[in-house]
Amino acid sequence: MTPLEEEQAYVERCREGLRRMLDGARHNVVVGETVAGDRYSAERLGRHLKSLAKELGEDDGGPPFFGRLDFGPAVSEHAGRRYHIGRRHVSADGGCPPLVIDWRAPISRTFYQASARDPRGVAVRRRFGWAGGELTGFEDEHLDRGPDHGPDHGPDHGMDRGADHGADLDGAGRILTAEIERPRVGPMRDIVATIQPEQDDLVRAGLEESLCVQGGPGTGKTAVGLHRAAYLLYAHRKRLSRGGVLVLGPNRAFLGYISAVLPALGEVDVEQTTLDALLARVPARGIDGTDAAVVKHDVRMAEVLRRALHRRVREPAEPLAVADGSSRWRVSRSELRHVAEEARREAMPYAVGRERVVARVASLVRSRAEARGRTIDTAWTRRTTRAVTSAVDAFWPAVRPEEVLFEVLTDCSEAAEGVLTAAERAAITWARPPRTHRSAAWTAADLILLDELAGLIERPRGYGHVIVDEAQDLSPMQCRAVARRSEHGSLTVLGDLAQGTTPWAARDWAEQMAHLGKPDTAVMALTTGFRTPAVVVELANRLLAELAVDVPPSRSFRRDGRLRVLRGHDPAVVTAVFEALGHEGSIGVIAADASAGRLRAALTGAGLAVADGPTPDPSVRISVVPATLCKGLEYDHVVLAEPAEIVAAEERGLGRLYVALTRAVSRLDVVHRRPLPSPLTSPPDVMPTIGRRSAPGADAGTTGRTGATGPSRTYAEPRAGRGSGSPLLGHSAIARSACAVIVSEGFTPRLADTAEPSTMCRPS
Ligand SMILES: Nc1ncnc2c1ncn2[C@@H]1O[C@H](COP(=O)(O)OP(=O)(O)OP(=O)(O)O)[C@@H](O)[C@H]1O
Repeated sequence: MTPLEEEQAYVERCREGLRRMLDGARHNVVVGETVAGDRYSAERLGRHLKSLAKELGEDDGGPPFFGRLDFGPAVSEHAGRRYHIGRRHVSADGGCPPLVIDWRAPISRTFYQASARDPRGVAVRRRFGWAGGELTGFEDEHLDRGPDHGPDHGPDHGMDRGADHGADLDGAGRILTAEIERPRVGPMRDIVATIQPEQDDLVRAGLEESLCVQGGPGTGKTAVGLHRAAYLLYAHRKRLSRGGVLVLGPNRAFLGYISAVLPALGEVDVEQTTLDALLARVPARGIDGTDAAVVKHDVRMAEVLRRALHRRVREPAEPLAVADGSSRWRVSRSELRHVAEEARREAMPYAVGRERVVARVASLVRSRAEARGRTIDTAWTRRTTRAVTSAVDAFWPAVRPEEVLFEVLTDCSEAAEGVLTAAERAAITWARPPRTHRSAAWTAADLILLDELAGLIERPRGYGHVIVDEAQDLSPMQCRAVARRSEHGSLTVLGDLAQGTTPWAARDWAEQMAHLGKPDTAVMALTTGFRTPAVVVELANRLLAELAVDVPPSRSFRRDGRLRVLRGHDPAVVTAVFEALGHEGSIGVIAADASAGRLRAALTGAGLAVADGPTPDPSVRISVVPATLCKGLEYDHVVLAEPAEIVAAEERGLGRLYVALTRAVSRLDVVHRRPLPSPLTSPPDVMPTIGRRSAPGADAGTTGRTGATGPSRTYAEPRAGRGSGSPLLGHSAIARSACAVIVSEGFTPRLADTAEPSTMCRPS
């Protein structure tokens, strides 16, 4: 047998093992129902066994493993051993060592971390190539031969390796490069086979540890967050069984895009939602103007609401007298005041404080009744507590968040005194107050205020771990809503200050982490991008200086890809989409929100099928994406229409453009008629050399101050039929060399020329 045939035979053994595990799990479901000691354990065991059986039953015949580790003789515990690593554990028959080790098991860490410089006892790391569930090849890295020895490409057998990319990240082989550069066709996939060492460090950080990850576009923040959720549930399942793990994303399109990743890793119990959905205790029917929204998201609102709520607690105006047959049990005003003050001092949530006052006053009444020889039974206790509760209502009333917010938005002059300016108070005050809180049209920002009030009244449900994506966009008040839910748990905070687009987006992680309730969290940086080609990253990086945030520029892993800047209007967009259809993969047409409908009509008018929403859909290749919804998403080919309109549409429009520019996996076409935003046309301070190779058959590239471009082509403007690059870009020789010459296909410089390993920084 050849080595490849041996591996293929091993695949069959694994599939047999999986079938055995499924039979066993189904059998256990039947037996489990009868063996458990009590109903509660029977239910829990039953649920566990059923979900295991379901998970195994849903195994889609995909690759049972993606890698193999062969240990050399040096490490005693694993010396001479061989382990296959896969998405899930596969047991062997008859107590033999497992056929496949789960990627999250401690030993699998070596698969991600070992390198030629630090082999960790590994002689050979093997990566497998698969096509349609068939094992088609493998690639070996001989880590015991030192850093200068690149990977051995094993038998190929039709494995799709894409173009020849030469040496890549740390000498990574073709299987890794092909996986990262594969055309995207639908929702996000897991990255277990190719997690990079710095990503693995974040995925496997301890449960107690909160993390803040600043990562440029496409550096794998979302992927890291989702794999961390799966890892934590594996490593700490028992501890997380009560609180669970919550994943918060920016919008529903994003959730649709990521929704398949955790189930593919066998984790179906993670709650994935948006913060808005989590806080939606009532529907949001109203809309705030920007001025009002900015004040409502400001952290000072927490103090305004706290005051408005606690103003409801008053001095008891009269003593309490509970009628009991012929007797009356009294509690004096000063006793009531003392009990209330004590409860206030304990600084507990409002409703808990109220309950404590009721309980203490009821206990005073009870001791008085007992002293007079009264027999106390359950009915007496119930009756007395009812009387005490209605008396306590007079000075510590029960309250709903909506009632308090209704008051604040009607007139906050007292609660906001010395906290908000007169203009700010006016901004949040209803022009025409509704009649009651029931008829109020609450806005999205009001729901955050209602949640703050609900949290002041009663503690919300807490999670064992919360993962927050696009966290730079959260306002201080939204951060507090997250903090309330992770008070006793930990957080993974993922974001990019440069991608902040909300009016309140963070400009500093230390401050944001303080609002999130974990002020001393270290900030880690990811700087190697796995999505966007280098030539596009270089264009996007030109915006960084204008975004007024201190983030390291990201570098791309990808030497392939193409950038074109085309002059034209809607017909040019349609033509670019037709051209894109000639390539494999998803196509996203990103435009200012106001133009998205018009472009959709232009595309469907040209006979093209367009998906209903922005989430990449494998069955309909083209999506039209309003710029405000493109965050977190990616498309193989992006046609970006009229950047100047995207910038002009909102206060942090440049940040929005930065996000939109970095959604492309293989090709980006920027189509514009209006002048391009100036940062795109001016030369960057420092521009890395981008390579000297040219694709066969292309025109010669041009050489600028910063290095050589790739092959160049010009594209005709559809209607006018004139070939043209962007005249604006033409003003600058450097711009011309980087993008006006437009096409940079087939660059394959060594990554080491431009990329640095990810770094770590801490908040100052
Ligand atoms: N180690 C890896 N191996 C293979 N693909 C990877 C790896 N890391 C990231 N990717 C891929 O790169 C793309 C970008 O990843 P992801 O969306 O997680 O980045 P991000 O930092 O959240 O991006 P953004 O901030 O721009 O939304 C995804 O297609 C992801 O699968």
